[in-house]
Amino acid sequence: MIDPFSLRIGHGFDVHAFEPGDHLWIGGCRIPFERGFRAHSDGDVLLHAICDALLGGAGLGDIGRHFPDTDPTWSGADSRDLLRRVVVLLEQGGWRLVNVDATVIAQAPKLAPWITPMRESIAAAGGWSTEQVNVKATTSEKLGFTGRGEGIAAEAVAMLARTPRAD
Ligand SMILES: Nc1ccn([C@@H]2O[C@H](COP(=O)(O)O)[C@@H](O)[C@H]2O)c(=O)n1
Ligand SMILES: C[C@@]1(CO)OP(=O)(O)OP(=O)(O)OC[C@H]1O
Repeated sequence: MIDPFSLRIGHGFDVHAFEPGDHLWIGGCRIPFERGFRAHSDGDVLLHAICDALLGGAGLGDIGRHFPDTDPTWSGADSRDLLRRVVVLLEQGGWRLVNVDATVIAQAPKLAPWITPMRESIAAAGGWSTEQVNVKATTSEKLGFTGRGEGIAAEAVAMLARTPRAD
């Protein structure tokens, strides 16, 4: 029987606007593109949504609380490193990932060729198997800020499990 107190879900959402540049970091992959992300870190919108889903599930707040965008430590940060740090926080609370499912909302670039590399990169950074990580992409049918090509959004949900304490 599933103990409801040993399972939690978390949700994450993030947006980054474009600025001049020649690549995007999404899901731990460097994707050549005609724009870059405006951000304090590398702007990896998908990893940020996943970090927030993990932190949310564990009741640990959000990414900005742990890695403030006012702190120069995180300037240009590799978001795979932020994810590793989030996983350590989860482990300290006894939480481990069951699975994460995420959606990137982008009119462009075409992300289908990057889905498998993103799953592999996210899984490697989190210390998970690729099967625990699902990534999807959708356009917003040219509607809204993503549809106008002003930026990219990502959403993620994560399920966490806590092993019962021995004592
Ligand atoms: N940036 C994107 C957006 C979508 N895809 C793939 O295209 C499929 C259809 O997208 P719709 O927005 O028309 O539903 C979607 O299911 C993705 O497989 C993509 O590769 N990159
Ligand atoms: C990742 C952090 C790191 O300072 O900054 P940004 O790259 O600006 O990303 P955002 O999702 O806007 O805020 C979260 C911050 O923790």
